Amino acid sequence: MKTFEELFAELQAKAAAGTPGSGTVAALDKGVHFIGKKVVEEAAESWMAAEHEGPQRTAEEISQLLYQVQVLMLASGLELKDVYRHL
Ligand SMILES: N=c1c2ncn([C@@H]3O[C@H](COP(=O)(O)OP(=O)(O)OP(=O)(O)O)[C@@H](O)[C@H]3O)c2ncn1[C@@H]1O[C@H](COP(=O)(O)O)[C@@H](O)[C@H]1O
Repeated sequence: MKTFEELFAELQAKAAAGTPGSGTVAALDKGVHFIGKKVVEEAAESWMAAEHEGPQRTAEEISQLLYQVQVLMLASGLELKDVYRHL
């Protein structure tokens, strides 16, 4: 298990290092358009899980949504504090 902040730090490090075999690095190479579609896909799957599949499946889909949102942040040159400022 890891926190939102711990996951972001892990993804930042992998992006900076260009870690071979990292799905995050591969997604960043594909760019904002590809990553944006993944965000929308996971958002829709979270919604469908909440309506039809129960809390456990909803939690799984939301975890994937949070991951994709973090990848979009990296692709946009954003850090956590840039987003937290608006909360
Ligand atoms: N938390 C996640 C995470 N959540 C979702 N995903 C990816 O997001 C995609 C969407 O998940 P789906 O199950 O919907 O995928 P799918 O539709 O079956 O398959 P795709 O065709 O979309 O790949 C998949 O490619 C998952 O691998 C994640 N990929 C990585 N992480 C974590 O990110 C960290 C870095 O991962 P790497 O960069 O791959 O090393 C690690 O700690 C991982 O646990």
